[in-house]
Amino acid sequence: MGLILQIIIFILTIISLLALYLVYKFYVKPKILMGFYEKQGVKNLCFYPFIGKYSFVSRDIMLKGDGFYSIKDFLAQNPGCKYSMTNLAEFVCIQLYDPDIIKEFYNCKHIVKHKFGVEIFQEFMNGIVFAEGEEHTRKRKIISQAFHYQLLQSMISPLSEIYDEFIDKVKDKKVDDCISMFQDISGESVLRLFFSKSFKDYKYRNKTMTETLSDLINCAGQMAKSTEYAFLGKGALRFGKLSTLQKTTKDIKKIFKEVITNRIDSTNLDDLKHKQRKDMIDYLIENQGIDKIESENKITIETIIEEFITFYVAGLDTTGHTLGMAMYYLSVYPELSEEIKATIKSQADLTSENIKNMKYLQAFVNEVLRHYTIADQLFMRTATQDIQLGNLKIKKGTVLNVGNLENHFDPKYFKDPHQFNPQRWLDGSLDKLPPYIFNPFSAGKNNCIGQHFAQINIKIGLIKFIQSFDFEIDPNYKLILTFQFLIEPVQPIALTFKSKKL
Ligand code: HEM
Repeated sequence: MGLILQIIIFILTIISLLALYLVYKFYVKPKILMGFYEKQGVKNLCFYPFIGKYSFVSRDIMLKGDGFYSIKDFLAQNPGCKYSMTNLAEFVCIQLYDPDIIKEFYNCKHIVKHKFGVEIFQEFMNGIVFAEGEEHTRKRKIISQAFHYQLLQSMISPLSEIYDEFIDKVKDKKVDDCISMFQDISGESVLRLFFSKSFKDYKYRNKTMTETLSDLINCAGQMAKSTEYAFLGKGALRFGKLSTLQKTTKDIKKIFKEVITNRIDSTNLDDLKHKQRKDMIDYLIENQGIDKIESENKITIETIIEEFITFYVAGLDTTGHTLGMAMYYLSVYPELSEEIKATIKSQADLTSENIKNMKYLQAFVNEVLRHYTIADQLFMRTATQDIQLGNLKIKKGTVLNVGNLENHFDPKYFKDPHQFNPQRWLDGSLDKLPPYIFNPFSAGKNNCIGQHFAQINIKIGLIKFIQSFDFEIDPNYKLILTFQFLIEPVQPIALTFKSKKL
């Protein structure tokens, strides 16, 4: 009896200690830190466990029909606010709004990407997006040298071809989830950016390469969002989906390695110089950046594969959602299609110069990126030591991010911010917009390396679809946005693509 009692007391002690530890970790510690920031004038948004400022989303969907109502309205209610804070699990997270402080944030070398959630994605991609310091600078330099203006120029025809293929498929049809269709297009375009048509007829376990890669992304996304992961970390996933993800990743990396090796072996550098329509692998070979040993100017085949998968993941959802939402806006405001068509007419061929000169098209894309704000936040960042941004003293371990959505709806900068109005980018009202307020592709050393490709891709997509179709949306469809990894519609956007009458 005495022994059983001792065991029970022991177990109860362990449970109490664990409970005390959890209360300390998730409540007391962040509360103390928030007190430190409150004294410095940081506005306390809320203290809800785990999801920080997105705690408001479900409530706002129910009460306001817009999951981001509070976030969008924040600076109208708190004019001039420079920073606010919430808690994210055990961390305190500060959102920055002031352009000067955002600039310091981007330039501070003691702020790095946070590990949480990212480690699952690192299982199948470990490219520049997760590299820091010198390693990041070195790899980014080699990739940038290959990913230049000529490559973008030579992508115009392949991108047009991809859109033509999809336009044929959806002619006079209803597409139930048009974001998903544009994700397929974006995936295909990144595949061709690197490998031209090498994978056109290729199947892995009866699926195309783009389908296989998209499955991997979904699988990693589900794991990163799972409760097991939130409470127990990566170890809890080891014997389930994680091992399937690791196996598939190993298989497809082997396939990519074979394709790149064959390409290197069969390439004659003199012929390559005169090759029309070079892809990323061609430019990397031509720049002599590929070697068995990585050095200042050379990367290995393994690194290229990591970068390709990183580009694929970074380009798929972002471009797919932006294009899908652009089509949504066009279906709701059909008169905007007419404005864009007028700009297109004035430029005969699809060259990058002509596309750049389509001013209204650029204004429309900017307004989609502002009003929709696909990437409200960056990957979470953390301070690796005590730092100071502006007058704000920041403790090591604090999570930091930029409040893009708040800034995109700040009436100080954008008049009638809730109105979707491309004209605001042309009427001079934004001429004095401070830097760091509208940076849909981020800024600083980690800014989006694919931004010019993304812009040209989105614009070709818009031109091709607007020239071919009128878009019809169910008149009862109500757009409600929520937060997944990006800002996304709760209900898929279904559109009918009606051929234009000649
Ligand atoms: C509308 C489309 C896109 C948007 C809005 C977008 C936005 C962004 C943002 C905000 C970042 C910074 C993330 C952070 O630092 O936490 C980023 C980084 C990045 N993006 Fe994009 N992106 C888009 C399309 C693309 C495409 C098409 C590609 C590739 C073809 C791409 C490749 C990358 C890569 C590799 C990084 C990491 C750069 C680095 O850390 O050095 N993105 N993007």
